[in-house]
Amino acid sequence: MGFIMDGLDAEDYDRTYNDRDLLRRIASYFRPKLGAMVLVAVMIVLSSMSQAAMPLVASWGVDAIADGTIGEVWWLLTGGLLVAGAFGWVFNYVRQRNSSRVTGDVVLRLREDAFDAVLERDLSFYDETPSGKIVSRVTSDTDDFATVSTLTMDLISQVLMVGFVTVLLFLRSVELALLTLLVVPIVMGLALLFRRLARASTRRAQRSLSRVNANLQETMGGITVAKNFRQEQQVYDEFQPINRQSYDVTLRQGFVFSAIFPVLFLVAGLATVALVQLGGTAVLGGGLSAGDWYLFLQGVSLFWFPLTSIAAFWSQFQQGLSASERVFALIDAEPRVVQTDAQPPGELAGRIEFQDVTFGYDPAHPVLRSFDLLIEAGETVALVGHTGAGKSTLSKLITRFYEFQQGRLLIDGRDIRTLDLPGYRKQIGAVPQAPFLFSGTVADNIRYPRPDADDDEVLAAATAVGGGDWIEALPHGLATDVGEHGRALSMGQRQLVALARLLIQDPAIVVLDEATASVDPLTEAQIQEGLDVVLAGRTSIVIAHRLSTIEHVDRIIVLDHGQIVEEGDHATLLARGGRYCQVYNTYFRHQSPNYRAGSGFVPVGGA
Ligand SMILES: Nc1ncnc2c1ncn2[C@@H]1O[C@H](COP(=O)(O)OP(=O)(O)OP(=O)(O)O)[C@@H](O)[C@H]1O
Repeated sequence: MGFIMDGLDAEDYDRTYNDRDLLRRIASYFRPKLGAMVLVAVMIVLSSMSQAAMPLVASWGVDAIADGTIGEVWWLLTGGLLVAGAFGWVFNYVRQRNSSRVTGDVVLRLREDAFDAVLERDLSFYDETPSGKIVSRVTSDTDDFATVSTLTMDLISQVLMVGFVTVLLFLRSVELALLTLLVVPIVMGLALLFRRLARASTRRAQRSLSRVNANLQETMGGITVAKNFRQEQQVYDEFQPINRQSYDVTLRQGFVFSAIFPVLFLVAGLATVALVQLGGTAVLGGGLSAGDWYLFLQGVSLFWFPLTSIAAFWSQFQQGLSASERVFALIDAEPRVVQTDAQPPGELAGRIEFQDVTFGYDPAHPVLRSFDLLIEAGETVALVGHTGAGKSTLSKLITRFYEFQQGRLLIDGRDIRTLDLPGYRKQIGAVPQAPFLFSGTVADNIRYPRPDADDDEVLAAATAVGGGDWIEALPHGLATDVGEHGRALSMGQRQLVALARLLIQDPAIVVLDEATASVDPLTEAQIQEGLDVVLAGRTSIVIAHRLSTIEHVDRIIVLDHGQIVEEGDHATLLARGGRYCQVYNTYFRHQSPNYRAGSGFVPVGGA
C-alpha cells in the first residue's frame, strides 16, 4: 500500500470544498447556458415519455393477442410503436446536440479560467509545482468535469423515466408495483456506500495520472541533458514505477467500480424472479392480464436500468466533482505575494532599500535573516558569493516574485507592498542566466515587452547593443526565426537579444543574472558593450559571473549564507585581502587576459 500511494498527496494549494459550495460553484458555470438547458430538459421529458410509451403499446398488443383482437388493431399498435420510436429519436437528437454544446461551452470557460489562474500564480508556485501537474489540471481534469454535466443530464432523464414507468406500474397493479419499489432503498443504500469508496479511489487515480504527466514533461524538458549523458535507461527506470503506480491505482479504481454492477444486478435479478413467480401466478389465477404481466416484466428492465445507472452514476459524478475540486483549487490558490495597496508607482528612480528583511523559501529555514542593504538610484551593484549564498534570492525579492516574511523592502522610499504590481514590474527588467526566447523572429522577441514598438525602434535597440554587428551574422537579420526556446541562436546571440529587449522595455531597475556559459571573445566584447549601454542610467543589480563586470560596477557586494560579508569596489576589495579575494580566486581570477594556470591568486587574510 505504501508504495502505491507514494507521491499522491495533495498539492499545497489543494483544498476540500463542501458539496454545497462545490455545486454552487459548478452551477455558476452553467447559469449562462440556462436557455439551452431548459430546451435540453424539455427534450429529456419528451424522449423519456416516448421511451416509456413503447412497452405500454407492446403490452396492449399482448392483451390483444390474448383476447384475439390483434387482427383488428395490429396496424394501430405497429403505427403507435413507430411513432413513439421516431419521436423518441428526434427528441433525443435535439437533446444530445444541445447538451454537447452546453458541456463544451462550460469546459471552454473553465479551461480559460484555469489557464488565466495559472498565469496569475506567483513564481513560487512554478518552483513548487511540476508543470506536468499543472497541465493535467488544465486538460484532463477539466475534461473529467465535463462528464459531470453529461452525467447530470443523463441522470435527470433517467429519473424522469423511472418516474413515468413507476406511474404506469401503479396504474396496472399496486401490489406488483410495491414489490418492485421495495428494492429501491436497498439499491440506493448500496450506491451511497459505494460513493465513499469511489471518491477516494478516483482522487488517487487522478493524482497518479498527473504524476505521469509531470514526469513526462520533465523528461522532455531535459531530454538533451539526458541524451548527452546517455541516461536514457535511468530516465526510463524513473518513469516505470510512476507509470506502474498509475496502472495499479487505476486498476484499483476499476475494481472498485466494477464491484458495484454485479451487486446491483444481483438484487435486480432476485426482484425479477419474484415478479415472474408472483405475476405468472396472478395471470394463471385470472387476477392479472397477460399484457399487464408483460408490461411489468418490461417495466422492470426499464426501471432497473436507470436505477442501477443512477447508483453507478455516483461514482463517475464523484470523479467529475473531485476533478472540478482540483480545478477550482487551482483557480482559487491564494497568492503568496500579497499587495496591501495598488498605488501607481509613477516613474521610478530606482532606489532600493532592504530593511531588516527575513526570508526563507520555507519560512522555518530563512535564507536571509534581518538583511539590510541600500542601493542608490542609478547605482550598478554586483552580487558575488559562493553558490547558494542568496544572490538570486535577493533578485527574486526585488522583482517581487516571492513574499518575504519580515522587514520592509522600500522602492524610492515606498513600501514595495503598496505598489501596483503590474505597474511596478513593468519598470523592472529581469534577465535570467539563460534568456528565454519565444518562437518567432528575433525582431518579435526584441519587441516582446512592447508589441507596439515599430521596426525602426527594434532596429535601433538591436544596433545599440554591441554595435549591431551580431545582426549581420544572423542568416536573415532581425527576421531570423529563433526556433523553439531560441534553439536556432547561439547562447551569446540569445543574450544579445535579451539585452536589446531590455532596451525596448526601458526599465528603471535592471536585475541581471549573468550567463555563466562562455562565449567567443567577439561576442563577449559585444555583450560587454551591450551591457554598458543597457545599464547606463538605471539601477542595476547584477549577479556577476564575469570579471569585466565586477571590474566596472560601482559596488561589489559579497554575500555568504544570506549575509553581506564585504562590500566596496573591485580594487579596494582586492587590496583588502578579505572574503572577496576568496570569491575572486575561485570564480574570476582565471578570466583575466594575463591568466596562466596556477597563477594570479590574491592573498587572503594577510596570507
Ligand atoms: N525555489 C527554492 N526553493 C527552496 N529553496 C531554494 C529555492 N531557491 C533557492 N533556494 C535555497 O536558497 C538558498 C540561496 O539560494 P540562491 O539561489 O539565492 O543562491 P545563489 O547565491 O543565487 O546561488 P547560485 O549562484 O548557485 O545561483 C540556497 O540554500 C538554495 O538551496
